[in-house]
Amino acid sequence: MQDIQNLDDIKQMVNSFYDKVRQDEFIGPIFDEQIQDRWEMHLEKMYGFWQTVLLDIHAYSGSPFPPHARLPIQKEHFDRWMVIFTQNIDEQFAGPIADEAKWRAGKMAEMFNYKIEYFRNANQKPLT
Ligand code: HEM
Repeated sequence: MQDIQNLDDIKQMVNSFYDKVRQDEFIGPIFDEQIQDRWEMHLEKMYGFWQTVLLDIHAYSGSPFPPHARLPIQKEHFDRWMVIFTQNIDEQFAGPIADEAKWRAGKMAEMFNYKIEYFRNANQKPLT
């Protein structure tokens, strides 16, 4: 099995991942609800994001966290996201870059979840 090597591989990884995500009854509806008819734009953005992370080509310059801050998601959703992401890579790619993709995704899922929990708890505190 080959490693992730170029933009075509990134597109293959991203497209197949979001195909599976959209079919998943637990997290699929959360994406569709938010993205609606902007899927093409989302996929383009994600090609750029993963190119930047994995191939060192600066094709993304956004802030990954803010769009997630108000989504109705918690640890169980990130866990499902990670299972689909990991399986999807392992089905098609193997090597250091494929490993890096799984590692980075895991770290970001952890950080997103931590921030979401932190803000949720902070907002629940009484003001006094
Ligand atoms: C269950 C977990 C997750 C859900 C439901 C989710 C959902 C979404 C949605 C709906 C958007 C598009 C926002 C919009 O354009 O309206 C988005 C953007 C994005 N997501 Fe996630 N996401 C999840 C986990 C992750 C993880 C673990 C990563 C780490 C790789 C990630 C990386 C990104 C990035 C980079 C963007 C683009 C941000 C930008 O607009 O610049 N997401 N996500």
